[in-house]
Amino acid sequence: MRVLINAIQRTGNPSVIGLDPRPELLPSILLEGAQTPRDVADAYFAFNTAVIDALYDIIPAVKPQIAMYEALGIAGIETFIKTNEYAQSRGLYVLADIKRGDIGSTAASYASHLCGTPQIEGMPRFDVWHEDAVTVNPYLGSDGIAPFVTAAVATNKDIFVLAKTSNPSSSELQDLVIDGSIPHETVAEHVAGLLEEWGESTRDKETGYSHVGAVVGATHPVEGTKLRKLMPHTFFLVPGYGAQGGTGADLAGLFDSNGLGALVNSSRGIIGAWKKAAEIPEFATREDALAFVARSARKAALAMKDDISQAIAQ
Ligand SMILES: O=c1ccn([C@@H]2O[C@H](COP(=O)(O)O)[C@@H](O)[C@H]2O)c(=O)[nH]1
Repeated sequence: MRVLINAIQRTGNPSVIGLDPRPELLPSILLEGAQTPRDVADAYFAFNTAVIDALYDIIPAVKPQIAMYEALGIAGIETFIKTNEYAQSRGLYVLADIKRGDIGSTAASYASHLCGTPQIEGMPRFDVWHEDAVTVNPYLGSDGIAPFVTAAVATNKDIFVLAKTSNPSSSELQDLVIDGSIPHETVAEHVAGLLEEWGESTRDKETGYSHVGAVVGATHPVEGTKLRKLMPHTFFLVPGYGAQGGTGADLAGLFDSNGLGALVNSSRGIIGAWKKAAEIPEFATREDALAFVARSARKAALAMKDDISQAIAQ
């Protein structure tokens, strides 16, 4: 996590902005005349670059959610990759929300998100995705995770594994108490133990954090605080702040005693901030619309930064 931690310390801001474009989050002028998935994907790219340009100096990272891009097929995937590349060129850490998980042999192919195209004699590996970290699903157990850990270590990148997700029905599985566990342990708490184990050999001597992070939702602050104690070497990605109802007050227990250890995500709250403006002007041009999106996103991102600082200072 050293690369991420350096970026957080450089900006003094442990937040990540989700690049989750969807038609309803774009000013309609940007989609005027769109006839094909490629037209929509091009509009997404213009939207994303406007947001990145507005924020790159005050945030450490972006989190593009691949679902929004996959919805457009090949053109969407191209925009996803171009967005990642553009964000990296602006100095941002790109945490791609891809939530992969499969049997070991297939997970090895998914791990190409981090380590590049397959190893073929005489051919270099190509970094086709331009990602610094990915999200991973632990449901298949350690053989589904191991290829990602190997790829992360080899490339000095990171993974964030789902532990306690922000959605309301996460309780259906993640809060189940494991029969016979002493003291009583939920599935999420058991995953916490596995994450410490999976990351152990990858810990950074200086920061103490491993290459294996955890996804812990801001919407479950009590459980999140418990998980923080169970995972002292595991950095948290914290979604659920803002649009899902998580607040600054919910974040306090998710950071470590140095005010580090968590990266708080907001997607709709930042890229859709322009829709919440007291007055939305009629946009004469696409450039006007993008400038308004950018100004609103910056204002919202700065407010989020202040809110998190107050939570850490508590
Ligand atoms: O537990 C989880 C894991 C991932 N997410 C993702 O984060 C963003 C949240 O978007 P908002 O607009 O800020 O609600 C989105 O990409 C989710 O897929 C999550 O919310 N919770």
